[in-house]
Amino acid sequence: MSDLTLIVLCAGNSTRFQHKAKKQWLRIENEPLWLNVTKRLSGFAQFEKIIVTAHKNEIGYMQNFDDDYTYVTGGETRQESMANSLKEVTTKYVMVTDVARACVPKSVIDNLLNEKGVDDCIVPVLDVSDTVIYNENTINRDNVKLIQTPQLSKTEILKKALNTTTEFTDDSSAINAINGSIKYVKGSIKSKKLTHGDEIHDMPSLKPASNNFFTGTGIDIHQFEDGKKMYLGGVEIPCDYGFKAHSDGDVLIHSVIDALLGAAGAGDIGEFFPDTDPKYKGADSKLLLQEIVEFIYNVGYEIVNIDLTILAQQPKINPFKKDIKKKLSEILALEKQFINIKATTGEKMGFVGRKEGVAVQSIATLKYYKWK
Ligand SMILES: Nc1ccn([C@@H]2O[C@H](COP(=O)(O)OP(=O)(O)OP(=O)(O)O)[C@@H](O)[C@H]2O)c(=O)n1
Ligand SMILES: C[C@](O)(CO)[C@H](O)COP(=O)(O)O
Repeated sequence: MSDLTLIVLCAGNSTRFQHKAKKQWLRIENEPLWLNVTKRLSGFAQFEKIIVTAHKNEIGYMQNFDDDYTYVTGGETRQESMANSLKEVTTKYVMVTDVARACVPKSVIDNLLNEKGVDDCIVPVLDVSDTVIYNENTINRDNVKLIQTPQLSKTEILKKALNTTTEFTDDSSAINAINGSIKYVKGSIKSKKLTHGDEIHDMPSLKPASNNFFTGTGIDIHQFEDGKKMYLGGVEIPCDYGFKAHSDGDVLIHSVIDALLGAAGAGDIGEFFPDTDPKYKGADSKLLLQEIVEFIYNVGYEIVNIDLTILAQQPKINPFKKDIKKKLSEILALEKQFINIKATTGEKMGFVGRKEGVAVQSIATLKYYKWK
């Protein structure tokens, strides 16, 4: 039984990182960075509970990776994410780290744990060896400290300190503001925070993403409905019937979405856009695909190719293939040469052959985003 909980904050947007993938989702061989960081830290101390704070769009996906952690939905800011996570903490002490500090060494954790008990917050810091200018004046650099994470706090004090509308950039500043006691210990240059894209190269111990490929299939079927507009692959097909559906019924896009989600191991379209949700009534499927493509890139993948087969006795598909490919190429951010569209009839057999509806089968291949 331990009196310590670990919180790994992973709910950020990586706005300043400016890579195709969010930093928490870069693959270290086959492991997302957030999992790699969490596993490493969990081996450095005895934790009663490990909380992983996830972005609201990613929590469901994160939960697929490891059952041992408690996943909490983060907020709009680091502090909101902290507040949400602290609600799950029942131990006397809590250690909080940014996933962005990807290579924290064990020595830093030991330095924190060696001081546990007296002060309200224990903080790893670095001294500054460069000259420091503040408002154009050179100041005494001995008075300047660079604050890092993980930080070790008394849970109740941290909860109290963060019960405010004032935004703090770290836990120690919040505790300092309520006159809590702070103990500074030796941090490490290895604990550098990954903020801007090029800083990833300052972390040579992180292994590159594996060269694996991932495939997923998708199938969708929709029945015809008279008097509706028909959309296939985001293109309006001139027809006096469309598809019966909760959304705009773009059976092709739905099939591609499932193939992409399948390749990423991220479930299916219904988990992202439930057909019971009024929000998606009549939804433009192009926007749904856009959202999925953004998700696929955010969580560390690149699209290699897609191939799809439209099973339709009617309407004739060939005249629209070119437009559909162009539209898909735009939405997927994928060159046309990597998109293939095939069409076949049902030879007048089955529901396709009887002209009751259309089916589309897709296959998508993904690879990890190469950040190194
Ligand atoms: N709403 C937020 C914002 C940030 N964080 C986490 O707080 C840490 C420090 O944030 P930062 O390094 O700035 O990451 P991002 O917020 O993702 O980056 P940016 O500010 O560039 O968008 C990160 O581990 C980040 O995941 C969080 O959990 N919830
Ligand atoms: C918490 C922190 O890492 C301590 O140095 C830092 O303040 C986080 O800043 P960010 O702007 O949220 O990345």
